[in-house]
Amino acid sequence: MSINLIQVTAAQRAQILQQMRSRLRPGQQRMADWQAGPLAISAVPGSGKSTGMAIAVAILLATRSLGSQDSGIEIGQKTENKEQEIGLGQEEFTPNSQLLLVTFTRSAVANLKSKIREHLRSLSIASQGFMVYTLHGLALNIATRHPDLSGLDLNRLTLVSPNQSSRLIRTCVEQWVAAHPQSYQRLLEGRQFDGEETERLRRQSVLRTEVLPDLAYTVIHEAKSSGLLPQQLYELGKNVTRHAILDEADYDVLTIAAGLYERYQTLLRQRGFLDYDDMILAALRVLENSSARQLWQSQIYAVFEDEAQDSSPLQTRLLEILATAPNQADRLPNLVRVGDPNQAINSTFTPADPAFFYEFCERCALTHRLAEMDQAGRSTQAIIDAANFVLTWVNDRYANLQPPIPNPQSPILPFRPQYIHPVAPDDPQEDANPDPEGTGLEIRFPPDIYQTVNLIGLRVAELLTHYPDRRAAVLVRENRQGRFIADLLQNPDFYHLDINLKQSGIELYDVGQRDRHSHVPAEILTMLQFLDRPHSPDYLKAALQVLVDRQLIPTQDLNALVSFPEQFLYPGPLDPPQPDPVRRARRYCVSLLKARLELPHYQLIPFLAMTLQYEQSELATADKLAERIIHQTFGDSSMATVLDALGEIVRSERFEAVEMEEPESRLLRPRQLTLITMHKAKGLDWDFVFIPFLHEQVIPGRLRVLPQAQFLGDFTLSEVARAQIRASIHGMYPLPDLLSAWQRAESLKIAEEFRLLYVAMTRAKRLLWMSAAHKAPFSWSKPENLDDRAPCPVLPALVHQFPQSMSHPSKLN
Ligand SMILES: Nc1ncnc2c1ncn2[C@@H]1O[C@H](COP(=O)(O)OP(=O)(O)OP(=O)(O)O)[C@@H](O)[C@H]1O
Repeated sequence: MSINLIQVTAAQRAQILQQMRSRLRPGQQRMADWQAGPLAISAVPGSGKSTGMAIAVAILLATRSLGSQDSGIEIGQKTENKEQEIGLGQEEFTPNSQLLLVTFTRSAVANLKSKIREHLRSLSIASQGFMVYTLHGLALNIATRHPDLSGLDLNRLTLVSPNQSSRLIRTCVEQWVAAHPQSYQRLLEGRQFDGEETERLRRQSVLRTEVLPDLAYTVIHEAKSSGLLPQQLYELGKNVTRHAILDEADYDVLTIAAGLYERYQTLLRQRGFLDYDDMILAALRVLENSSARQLWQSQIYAVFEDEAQDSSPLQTRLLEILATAPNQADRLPNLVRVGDPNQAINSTFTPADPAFFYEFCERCALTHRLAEMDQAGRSTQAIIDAANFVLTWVNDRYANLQPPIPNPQSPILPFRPQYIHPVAPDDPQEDANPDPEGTGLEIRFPPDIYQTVNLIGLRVAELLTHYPDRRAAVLVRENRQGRFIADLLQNPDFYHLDINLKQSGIELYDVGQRDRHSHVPAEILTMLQFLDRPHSPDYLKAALQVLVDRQLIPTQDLNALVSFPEQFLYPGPLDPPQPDPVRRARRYCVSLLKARLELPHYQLIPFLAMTLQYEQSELATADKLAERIIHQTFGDSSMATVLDALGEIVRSERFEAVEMEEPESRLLRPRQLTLITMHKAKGLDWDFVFIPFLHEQVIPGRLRVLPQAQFLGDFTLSEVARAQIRASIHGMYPLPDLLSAWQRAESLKIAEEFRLLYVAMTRAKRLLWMSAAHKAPFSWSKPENLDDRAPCPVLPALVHQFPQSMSHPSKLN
């Protein structure tokens, strides 16, 4: 593809480059001035990480391709460190070597690429000399270019990403149970077991369908992405301290976990599967070979990583190797890592522990190779003050709650003490640190969650009517809250709201609703598996779970129902009468089974879609799925073939919902109220941000042990194993005993919930509205069951610090 470059003279180019550099904020300039060696950039929200990286990379590429004299930029003019002493000088880079940029998501890759290209075009420089990848994309590229070394041949292997309920994990659990009867028996007996048969069956169901799949899933991911093999996990198990009091309930969690992991690896090999962690491992295998390693290292002269707080140890190792010059293993890598440890919000469900980036920052700080990007132009001062206050308050309050951590390098605070500052008055960002709307921070304590939605509706209507070009969003902790808000706002008369957004010309966009469509194939598969084998406790339970999740039957202990499927589905006259929730569940199941006998196969999917009460676009997705299945099973539409075809679709995730993923702009439309989870909102911003339902029970909340699993003890095996593995990575030997590990897991969860709140708060530009209702539900699957709920403890502290946040602004006109 030929690109028309604007013709500019050398002098003009030098001037543009100088202008570009002068537009950068101090931390961003450090990135642009980088020459060699490691550099950590710890940035605050909205400080311009991606923007800065794109400009810095363009400057760097221009300087490299033109030579520093022609570019008019004196390389490294303001750096405090002495790159030449420890790293490579420019002259040592091979002419074809590239700058490798790595970021977290595919959309971030596309954004970064297009921004860099745009800057290079303005300099009349060809778009070359750099490549942008996601970490997995990069690993795949390396591994598939050397199939002989990586053992990865995509013609033979299928890439899978199994979750807790996938067949692979289930099979691995079943095999482990069969091979380890004694360990399994010990788990089964747990605490207080009198050998009663019904209780034994119930515990079996919980262990086989919940506890062990959860343990397998967590540990496999955690261990693999930390570079641990099953054998090493067995060894770690020997280093765990035993708890002084627990006695019989002190299970050898890591040993059980290692057994599961070992089975899983064997199953993968036997079936020709590989998972995402294997891709990174395969790339590392390639780089163990010295000629392959040198080939890659000579092609890459530096690595820039964005969102570095989200990387796992293995991913970091991959980047470090690539960033090292060939045959120069003793030199420090040319690695620039940009991230915000305070926005690490994946560490409790992925192996990304912010401690690793935090430690990288601290190491770099020792040699003056840490730069802070602490100026941000996004928010008004009142919002910056509130976010900074939360950071300090949480660090003060929770510092002492952390269990002792012997390794001084491990972070002991939920937040890195780094404050957001407004940008300088001459900052080039348009409308930087805008004026607040009203006081900029509004905190409310409505009587209940219905009143909360009413208040949000009124304020949104007022604001978006007055400022039709501005943007607003409600950030929720979970999708069910979004569904609740959408339901009320879409039916204002029914719920007696004082506002009708539609009539005010404001559109509602519930992001969670769109995401739910990707569950359609998996839900249909679950229901069909049940129809195929209704007496399988696993299939029955999975189907019941779908019905509970979709709120079609009451929440109840499903393990009790599935222990005796026949008795549950077709109770005899001598069986004890079923309580109402059980009866309702049974009626649903029996009517589904009846339909199975009466309907031809090809009508089952649309029928199930109706039964699950899918809404319009979910129905369209189900129809598309049914068509695909008919097409794929043409000539043999037996139930077994249908299940195979559907299983393949679900496993490979090769089925998009009818509505394609939309660009970011869809979430940011003016005159629209976007309902989105706090997690999904990361990286985005809106003028007016509403964060309701901030209750202590959720933020910070507690790690929960589900009632059905409490027979094992007051902890979950998966969290204990995760904490012990992490402790090993941080060199904390002997590894913490079961209860200390559980406590560490709890600390991780508390810290992460507060960081999530911080991410949510820092999405707001002009108004941040937060609330906790006096009455709220325990579970959002039953929002109508209201109880007294305490607010998130930081809310009263915020009110105390910023009393004006409680005042009601005068009406807009
Ligand atoms: N040097 C700069 N000059 C002008 N505008 C800038 C500059 N740096 C950043 N910005 C602007 O600041 C805003 C935030 O930038 P960006 O999205 O890159 O921040 P971020 O650090 O990635 O945010 P977050 O941490 O919240 O994900 C953008 O609107 C961007 O255009």
